[in-house]
Amino acid sequence: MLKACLRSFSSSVPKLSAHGACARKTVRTIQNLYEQKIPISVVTAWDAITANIADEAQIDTVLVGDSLAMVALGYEDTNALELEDMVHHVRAVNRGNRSSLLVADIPFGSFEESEAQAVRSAITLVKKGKAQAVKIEGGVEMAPTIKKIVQAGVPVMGHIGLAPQKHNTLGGFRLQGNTLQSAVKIVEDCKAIEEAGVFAMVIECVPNKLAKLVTDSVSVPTIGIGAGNAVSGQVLVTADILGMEDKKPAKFVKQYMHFHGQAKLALENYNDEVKSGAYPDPNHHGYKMNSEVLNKVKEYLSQQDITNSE
Ligand SMILES: Nc1nc(=O)c2c([nH]1)NC[C@@H]1CN(c3ccc(C(=O)N[C@@H](CCC(=O)O)C(=O)O)cc3)CN21
Ligand SMILES: CC(C)C(=O)C(=O)O
Ligand SMILES: [Mg+2]
Repeated sequence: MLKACLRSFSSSVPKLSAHGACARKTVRTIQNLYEQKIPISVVTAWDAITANIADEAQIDTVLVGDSLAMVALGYEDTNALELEDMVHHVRAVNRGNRSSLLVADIPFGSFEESEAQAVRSAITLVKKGKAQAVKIEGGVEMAPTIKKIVQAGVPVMGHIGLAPQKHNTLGGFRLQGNTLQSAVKIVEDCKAIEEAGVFAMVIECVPNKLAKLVTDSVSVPTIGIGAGNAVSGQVLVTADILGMEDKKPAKFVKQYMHFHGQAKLALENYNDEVKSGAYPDPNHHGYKMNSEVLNKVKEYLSQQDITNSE
């Protein structure tokens, strides 16, 4: 951990706290990276084991994304996820990661009714989940809500372009901003949420040049996913980076490994060895018993009536 802290000290990010551990990154760290024009790395994680890998890899921000509904929980979209589900997962991520800024998606249905509902949900994610910030999908229409959450003391990351929670309205998970009208709307959305006080914004599935236009016209970091590299940072779902799903990924996904295929081979191998008795082999038998104790146990049992005959 210490070594990891020092290794990236040149980027002036991780600091050592009084007890020697890496201090957790904050929204200020993200602001500093942006000012220094250092690209910001964000991954989505939903559990302690994945969050810990992100920690050791020195990822700047871990987003507990509602994509967990589609990938980890097997739903068709992100809309079934409840606020309590999100709290549960943020807590797990928190336990597995000590260094990244932790941001939680506000689930569909827990913020749209009123500003009060949205503030309450954001505060729940901070209070019960220990999230440091929340992410909320929406543009102009969400700006007053975002303002309220920020005023309540919860930093907000915006989310513009493809808003997966609105896939029923959009007609699928599709590229956004490729017409005059929708491109202008996206720029207006970005300006509105910037004005409302977001500390950063995700820009999803828009043409590279539109993402650049937005990035050049706002003064907070833009975190792209399917938005090219003229943005301030990138976000991907860790399961996509690792190739955990056995399906064709979205165009913007780079699979840095093919976990699914390798994991399948490993389990097939295990299955075969259990069936054949090859596992456990002598190297994995483990626990030996003291022969004197064993003999005493046998002797004891032979003297007892161990049938259930009361
Ligand atoms: N595993 C996973 N990764 C994600 O990035 C992700 C999720 N799940 N779930 C929530 C949202 C949904 N997202 C998605 C889902 C599908 C496409 C997709 O299939 N896009 C098409 C583009 C189609 C077009 O050209 O309009 C593609 O082929 O890339 C994109 C983003 C991004 N998020
Ligand atoms: C893909 C990212 C931006 C997200 O919102 C999620 O993982 O839910
Ligand atoms: Mg999401």
